Amino acid sequence: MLEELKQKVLEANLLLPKYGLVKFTWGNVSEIDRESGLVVIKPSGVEYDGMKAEDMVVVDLDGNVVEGHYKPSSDTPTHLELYKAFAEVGGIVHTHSKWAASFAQAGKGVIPYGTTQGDYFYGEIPCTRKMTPEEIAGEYEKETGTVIIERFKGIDPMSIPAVLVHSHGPFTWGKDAFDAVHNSVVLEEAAFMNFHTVMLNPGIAPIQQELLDKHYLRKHGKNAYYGQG
Ligand SMILES: O=C(CO)[C@@H](O)[C@H](O)COP(=O)(O)O
Repeated sequence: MLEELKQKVLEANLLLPKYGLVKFTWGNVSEIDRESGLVVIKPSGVEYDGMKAEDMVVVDLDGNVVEGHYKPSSDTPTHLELYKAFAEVGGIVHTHSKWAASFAQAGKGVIPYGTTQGDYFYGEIPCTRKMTPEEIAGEYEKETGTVIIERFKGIDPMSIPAVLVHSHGPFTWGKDAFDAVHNSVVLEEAAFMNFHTVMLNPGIAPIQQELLDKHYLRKHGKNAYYGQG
């Protein structure tokens, strides 16, 4: 079981450079096996070129390395906080993809102006608050998870499977690693299109609720609840 999951997580990680979401060793993808509570994640600082399934690192939800000859991604504590808080999430991605990271650096959420975003995200993709100096000085990566979870109070994480961490970059998630990568690609496209939409029409209003409902319902077979963050 773990060998298959390592292969799957390797393939999902290799999609990040394929879709232009990362440079060098930036970014990371993980997936959880909910039965065992074990998480398979990309090794830290390892080039995507030449990365192998046996290079993936297996950790438990306390962050203990169970298998692996490399250190787990430096963002592992963030992934683990999200797996513990969001029970339906099966896979998580972190990148520094340029358009989504620009919104994160600007402290801006990605407002839905069109159906491309509406198909995948039921509303604005939120940006977290800035982290406090104490959070930064403390268990930084764990606290990054904390501010994401705080931002999603009242929001169903599976209806908006993405977040922009202020001054840092995007995290996305989904039912598994491939679904999370798919959402990372759509987030980057949405950020690019939203920037240019506002440039073309500065006063534009967000997508009509009826159109958002129609597109989200058509793709997901159910409407999502988008509460107040
Ligand atoms: O957020 C960051 C760095 O700011 C990470 O995405 C790193 O770029 C990748 O770290 P590893 O997964 O290689 O430890």
